[in-house]
Parts: sequence; structure tokens; C-alpha cells
Amino acid sequence: MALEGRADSERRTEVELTADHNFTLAAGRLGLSADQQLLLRTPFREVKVAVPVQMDDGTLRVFAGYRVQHSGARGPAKGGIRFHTDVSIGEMHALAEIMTWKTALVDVPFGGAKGGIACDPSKLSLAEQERLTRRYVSRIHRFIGPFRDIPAPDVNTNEQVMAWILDEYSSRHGYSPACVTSKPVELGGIRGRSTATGTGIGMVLAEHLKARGRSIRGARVAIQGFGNVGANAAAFIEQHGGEIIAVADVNGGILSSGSRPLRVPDLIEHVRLTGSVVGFPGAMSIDNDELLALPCDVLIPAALENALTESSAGEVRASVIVEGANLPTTAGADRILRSRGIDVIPDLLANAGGVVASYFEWTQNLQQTQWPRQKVNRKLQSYLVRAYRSVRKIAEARDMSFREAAWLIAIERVARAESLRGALSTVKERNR
Ligand SMILES: NC(=O)C1=CN([C@@H]2O[C@H](COP(=O)(O)OP(=O)(O)OC[C@H]3O[C@@H](n4cnc5c(N)ncnc54)[C@H](OP(=O)(O)O)[C@@H]3O)[C@@H](O)[C@H]2O)C=CC1
Ligand SMILES: O=C(O)CCC(=O)C(=O)O
Repeated sequence: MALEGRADSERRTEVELTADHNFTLAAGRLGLSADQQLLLRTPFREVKVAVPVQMDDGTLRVFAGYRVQHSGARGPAKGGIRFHTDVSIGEMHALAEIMTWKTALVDVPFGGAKGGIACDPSKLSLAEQERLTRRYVSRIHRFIGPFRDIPAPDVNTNEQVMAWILDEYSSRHGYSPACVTSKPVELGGIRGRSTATGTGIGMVLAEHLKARGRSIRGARVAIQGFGNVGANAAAFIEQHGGEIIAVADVNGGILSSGSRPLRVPDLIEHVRLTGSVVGFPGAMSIDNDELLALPCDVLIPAALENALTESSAGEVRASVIVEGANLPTTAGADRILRSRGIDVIPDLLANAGGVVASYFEWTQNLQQTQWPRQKVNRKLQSYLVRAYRSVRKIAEARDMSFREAAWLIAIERVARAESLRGALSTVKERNR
């Protein structure tokens, strides 16, 4: 598929190829024409900005900042902001596109976006991170806003970064709590958003196991990534009787020794004190490859993209994979997992709890009300269970994977929105 202005020789990143594969399969099933596919995939807007920052030692560094708005057909663009050395325009394209399909699948009135700054935040002081965030917002503020594009956290960003975004944006546009989500509660954040992605993973897993006649209780779970998503998924699973047997972060992994699972609150405290899961008392050291190949019931990749590749997919011994990260499974790995009969709950569905809670926060801010945490969790569950059931129904009725079914539902919704707004001719009725 040719995108104007993008040289064919320009290499697409692995994540873009994964998104290509997933889109093409579902679009083929929907019978979308080449023109329709081109329209649906081409990002609406992509911004690259220079972000000059004065460092604590007085030197100047200029970082590359990005914001890609893939689609606004169903509402303002929505998606996180990532600070990581690997941030690139290709990665942002794929992650922004994922947000479009995710918001459509769970039926919240948003489009998709993703942004980031290519940097290593572990080497920046808090003051440098604040200046970096503020300067980035000063360069992109014209393109974001409560009805345009609403950022949220992603890898290596958190409530504090969202508070700086709120402050910087509001200093230019007037106080605007709905311009960003996952803010501190004191600034209009909603209770339960900071845990919602991990909690949502647990809710979707519980629903899936129930559908398979099983339960979280007693399920043995391994998790790659122990940040916001991984740690909160672990906490939910433990609270519901599951056993966290292994976790890993960028430094390496740990495996519970003997029959006792890892105790999640102690592990969270260990990470707070030491910065890593490594060295957790009483656990054995393993590496990330070993974690992916552990004998367990459920594997949750909750770190970065491309965790499961053609070389690691054949080694997986879990019967269920729940994609906490975005695009953690390459196209080749996905084929292998399917042929091996492993259930894969795709990212669009599995990690959508974060953006659903962000939607609640946005509505709370627009209405100037406050939601209690119980209401957030109740509504979160109902959105996720509804989405899960619609995916399972299509997957079973049409003999397709959960991933294909999720993309199919999402693409059809966005295509219909584009069509109603005049950009696309209607998707064929026979595919509804
Ligand atoms: N935050 C959110 O609400 C949402 C996040 N996601 C996705 O979930 C994933 C995780 O995000 P989030 O938890 O917010 O990010 P965090 O920055 O909070 O945590 C990332 C975790 O992944 C670990 N990690 C990073 N690189 C590797 C690696 N190469 N191997 C093993 N572990 C690694 C980090 O280790 P260390 O701390 O040692 O660097 C950390 O434990 C991302 O794919 C993100 O896009 C999806 C939906 C919503
Ligand atoms: O909460 C949000 O708006 C976006 C979360 C996100 O970036 C994601 O789901 O990948």
C-alpha cells in the first residue's frame, strides 16, 4: 500500500509490519477496497518537533519529539506519551493506529494518537524531565486539546508528567483539565485510572478463563514488564487468587522458588526501593527469554513491542497469552501461536482498560463532577466484558482468531464513521 510522500524505499519498522499484517487480514475479510484501506490507514496528522532543553549542568540538548494523530473519525484523537530511546516516527505510526482500533473496539468516542520523545529518562533529573515535558507541550499545544487530541501516560511517563502537561497547556489556553488524562486526582484525575490498564487485563483474563470453564483462582501467571501495567495486572490477579510465579523488567527476571508464588505487595515495595525486580529475596534469577518459555497457565507480555517473535513463539508453554503491551507479538509469532492452539487475547482488547478509564476521566472533567472508584471499576468491567463478548462471538461464528475478530469489529466501526462523515463509501452490508 503506497502512502503519498513516503518513499517506498523507506524501511517500515517491525511494529508497522505487524500492524500491516493485522490490518490486511481483517480488511480482506471485510472486503474493503484498496482506496478504503489507504484512507483508513494513513495517519491524519504527524508532527515532529525539536525539543531543546537546558540540562542541569548548563549544556543544551535537542531531543526529537513526536505526536502522530492517526484518526479522529469517531472523536478526538487519544493516546499515551512515551519517553524512550527507541521512540521513532515509525513506532509512533503503529502505536497511534493501534489506538484508533482500540478506542473503536471498546466503543469510546475517541480516535487514536501516540506521542513520545526519544530520550532515556533514567539519565535525566526530575527537573530536566519537567523542562523536557513543558518544552514538548509548548511545541505541540496547537495540535492537542480536549476536543482535538488528549494525551495520557505510556512507557516511562506518569501522573506527574501529565500534571506538567496540564499546567503547560492551561497556561496557554486557560484551565483545561480535560486536555490530558491520568492526572493526579487533586488536579481532576479519576480514581482508578492509574491502575485501570492492569485491572482491565485481569478483568478480561477472568472473563476469558470463565468462558473456557476455568478461573483465575490457582492460575499460574508469568509477566514480562513490571511497570504500571505489569504490576497492576499482577496485583489484580493475586487479589483474585491467581499465582504470580515469575516477572521480569529490563534488568532481568525472577522466578518464585518452591511452591510459594511471589508476593506482589512485597515485590512492588522491593522495586520502589531498588528500581528493579532483580534481587527480590527468596526468588531465583532468570532472563527474559526464560520467562517467556516458562511452564505456566498465563503469559502476560507487559513491556514493549516485539516481545514474542518467530524464534520465541515456539518456546511458549502457556495456554493463554494476554497482551498487556501494545503490539508485543510479531506477525510471524502470531501465526505460530495460532497453529499451536494458544489463545491470544490481543492488545486492542486486553489493555484497553486504561483508555476506557481515561474516557471516564474526560467525561468527569467536562461535566465538572467526580466519580467514586467503585463506579469506575464497575463501568470499566462492563465496557471490557461487552467488548470481550463481542470479539468472542465473532471469532467463534467466523472461525477466526480473537485478534482478527477484534480488528474486524474495530475497522468496521471506523469505516462506518468515515463513511457517514463522507470520506468513504459504505462498507459492504454482507460483512456486518
Ligand atoms: N500505561 C498505560 O495505561 C498503558 C500502557 N500500555 C502499554 O503497556 C506497556 C507497558 O507500559 P507501562 O507499564 O505504562 O510502562 P512502564 O514504563 O510503567 O513500565 C514498563 C515496564 O517494562 C519493562 N521493560 C522495558 N523494556 C523491557 C525489556 N526490553 N524487557 C523486559 N522488560 C522491559 C520496564 O523495566 P524497567 O522499569 O526496568 O525499565 C518496566 O518494568 C507498553 O507497551 C504500553 O504501550 C497499554 C495500554 C495502556
Ligand atoms: O489512556 C489513554 O488515553 C491511552 C492509553 C494508551 O496509550 C494505550 O492504551 O496504549
